Amino acid sequence: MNVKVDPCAGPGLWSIATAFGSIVAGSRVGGTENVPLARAAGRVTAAPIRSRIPLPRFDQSAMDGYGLHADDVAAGRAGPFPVIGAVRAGGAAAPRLGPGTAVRLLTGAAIPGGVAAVVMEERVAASGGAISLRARLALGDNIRRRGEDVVEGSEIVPAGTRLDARHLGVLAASGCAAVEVVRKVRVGILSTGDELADPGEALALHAVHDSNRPMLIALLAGGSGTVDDLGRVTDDLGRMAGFLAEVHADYDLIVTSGGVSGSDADHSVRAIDVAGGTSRRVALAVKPGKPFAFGAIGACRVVSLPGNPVAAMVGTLLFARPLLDRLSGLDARQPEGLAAIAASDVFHRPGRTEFVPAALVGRSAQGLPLVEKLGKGGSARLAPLVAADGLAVIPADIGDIPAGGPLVFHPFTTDFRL
Ligand SMILES: Nc1nc2c(c(=O)[nH]1)N[C@H]1C(S)=C(S)[C@@H](COP(=O)(O)OP(=O)(O)OC[C@H]3O[C@@H](n4cnc5c(N)ncnc54)[C@H](O)[C@@H]3O)O[C@H]1N2
Ligand code: MOO
Repeated sequence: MNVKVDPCAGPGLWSIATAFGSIVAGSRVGGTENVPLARAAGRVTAAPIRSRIPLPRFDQSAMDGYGLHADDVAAGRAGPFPVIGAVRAGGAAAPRLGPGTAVRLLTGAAIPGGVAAVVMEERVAASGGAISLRARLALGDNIRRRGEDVVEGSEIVPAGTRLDARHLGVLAASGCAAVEVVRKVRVGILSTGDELADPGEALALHAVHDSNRPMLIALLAGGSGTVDDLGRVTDDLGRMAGFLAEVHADYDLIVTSGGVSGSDADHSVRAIDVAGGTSRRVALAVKPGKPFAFGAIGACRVVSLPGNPVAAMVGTLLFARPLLDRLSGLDARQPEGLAAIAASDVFHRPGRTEFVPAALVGRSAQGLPLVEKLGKGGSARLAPLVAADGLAVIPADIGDIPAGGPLVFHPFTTDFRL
């Protein structure tokens, strides 16, 4: 039988792993800045952050209740215990407690000397200014110990961490008002092509809207980079080279789309050479997203993506964004994806690893996510992405996947931060 293979595949294609290793290489950009905690979300820590104080800072009550003396708790006495004082969160600590008495403590109150456990108020009977226990109490019950969460001087956030709400919480708790973060990576996005017009502009006969620029700007925007819209250049080698020569010094990374596949109208790669840099054109075993180039002009890295919109998106998710992460000081890794099951037959010609928009439609009998391919595939069909929950992956070396067959699924949210 004649097995149909991918017509765009052939010898010399780079696997994703090989490409990732070469493209996503280099060290973080130089320079750090000190930013107030309120503006630190999304930024990447430049150095480990330690807490100067223990958390909690002092022994404190975990409940609204009553503190009892160690002797009474150890002996299992039930009372009645006269209540000799009260402490609330932030209030001055009561005097040392003696055996046979109790102290009223609210949640967060400092534990007075002598108190060895706190009984919840629901577990006591109160009468005439005294309480009696209605349940057993053990030493240490309902007391948060000094330093049990964070030991004084210990590392609370490692270097190279993208700060999110979790980190901001512990940093604030430890009194950290500002953090030293890697400076923002300066990214520029450029489209190429005579046929392009911006949305809202009049379309000449056979012109198309530039959909890549807004999409790539959104994909690369985020806490750890500033993204500039560099507009469009026409298919003119001299113009493109001149533009890159003029702007590259203001950027750490320029991402272009279009003009990379090497026809007589494709200048994206040669323009980098003419602008004084170097670039390497490679054919990736990726569908969509085969033509690709990467290089640099001076200290500015340049990634040249294919023009087809889905190919540009896949190239950004797989390589350009991990490179931005790397330049930001993050540990950029290829997402592993989830083991999943095809909900219906998926047609695939061996040769390139294919990424298709797919929706989560349930769980298989084994409890794995069931995913349904959306649309007909192809590198110029954007609409199926809207209803998709992620990208399903069909490896380069296999053919069709029948319904019920295994595949890997990358959720947009977790694997691609969309
Ligand atoms: N003979 C061959 N032709 C093509 C091959 C091949 O191997 N041999 N590869 C195909 C593949 S795969 C891709 S992907 C594209 C990549 O081409 P280029 O990177 O050179 O991109 P262009 O030719 O400039 O454009 C391709 C396509 O995308 C549209 N485009 C470009 N920029 C934008 C934009 N900013 N927004 C929206 N659409 C854009 C453009 O109009 C074209 O339709 O080459 C195949 N051809
Ligand atoms: O790589 Mo192309 O992206 O198959 O269209």
